[in-house]
Amino acid sequence: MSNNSIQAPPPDVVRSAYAELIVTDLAASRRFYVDVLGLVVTYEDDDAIYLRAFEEYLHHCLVLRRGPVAALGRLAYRVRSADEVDAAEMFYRELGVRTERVPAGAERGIGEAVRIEDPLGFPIEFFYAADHVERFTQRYDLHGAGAIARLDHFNLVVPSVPEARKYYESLGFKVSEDIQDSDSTVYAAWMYRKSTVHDVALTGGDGPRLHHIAFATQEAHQLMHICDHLGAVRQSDRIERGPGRHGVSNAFYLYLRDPDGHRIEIYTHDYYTGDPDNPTITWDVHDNQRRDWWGNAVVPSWYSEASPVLDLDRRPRPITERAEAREADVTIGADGFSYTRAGDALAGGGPVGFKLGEQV
Ligand SMILES: O=S(=O)(O)c1ccc(O)c(O)c1
Ligand SMILES: [Fe+2]
Repeated sequence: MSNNSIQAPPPDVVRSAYAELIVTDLAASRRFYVDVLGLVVTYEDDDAIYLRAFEEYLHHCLVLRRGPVAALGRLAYRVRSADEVDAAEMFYRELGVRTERVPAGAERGIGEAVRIEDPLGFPIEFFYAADHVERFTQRYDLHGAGAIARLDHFNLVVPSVPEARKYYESLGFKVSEDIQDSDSTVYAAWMYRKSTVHDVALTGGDGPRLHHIAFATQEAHQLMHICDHLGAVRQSDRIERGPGRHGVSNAFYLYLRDPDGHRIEIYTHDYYTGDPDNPTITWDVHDNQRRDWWGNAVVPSWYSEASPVLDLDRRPRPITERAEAREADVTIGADGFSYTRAGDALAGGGPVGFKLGEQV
């Protein structure tokens, strides 16, 4: 018997476009995102601040909204046309997840949109129309030494990376890199729609939680300036991990924690992934150069801490524990635990194994 139920096509996602973070102290957040990171204020009032980076011309890439509990309010993907907003509504109604159509202006600066609680438990919006504002790409008179160019990606903590990968592949995302072990347990994956390493990254852990929001800069020295600026205002403790060079993505990176503990990554450009046969890179979870190319340890908080996410009624989502092995355990806590090279004195001259971090 033919199956007459034709699966509606997925929306044509262009890129990760904006995030809404709920913050408990708007003034403290403004001091971090505007005074230190230098993001441009498109609009602000007593309840929210709308921010954009220097290469962006849409109304905002980040909304900071005052609220009682620090959490992720929403992640938004831009789709290729107004028709794709309709496609999103059809696709998710057919999928049977909670779907809401909102009018233009439901979010300041954003046109008509569809909001969902996606199959992974995240609050997601698909939009096309948005207000255009001045693009400051070459307003070097306004750029600080730590100028941020644009929003680059979202990193999501999910209990099962393969399940989340399958869902994002159903939206047409492709995998650029992932981290596995010899039993094929998948610890993380990076997936893209725009021609860079990722728009969304999936980190295996208790979820749904937001691991981080990442912004791109043009140059590594801009990350260094942000570190120096934090030192100058005696807030160097906002630096959680890095600066360093990623193995995965090859980007130069810096992780910061904002006044509410939300994790923000600042990340230089990675590499082009736009050809249809772009090969996937798979890293061994025991390769200590996978997350930091020079093998610097990954601090335990980077593996364990993340922001809760809200549902469409602004209630915190319940967390599901990861059932599979956890990367922090498998690499015996922080990194620095690596393969020895065959014949290494550390390996007693024997075959490739991996040394324990406490061994010199
Ligand atoms: O730490 S990893 O090299 O795996 C990494 C690569 C790219 C990212 O955006 C990230 O957050 C983390
Ligand atoms: Fe990242």
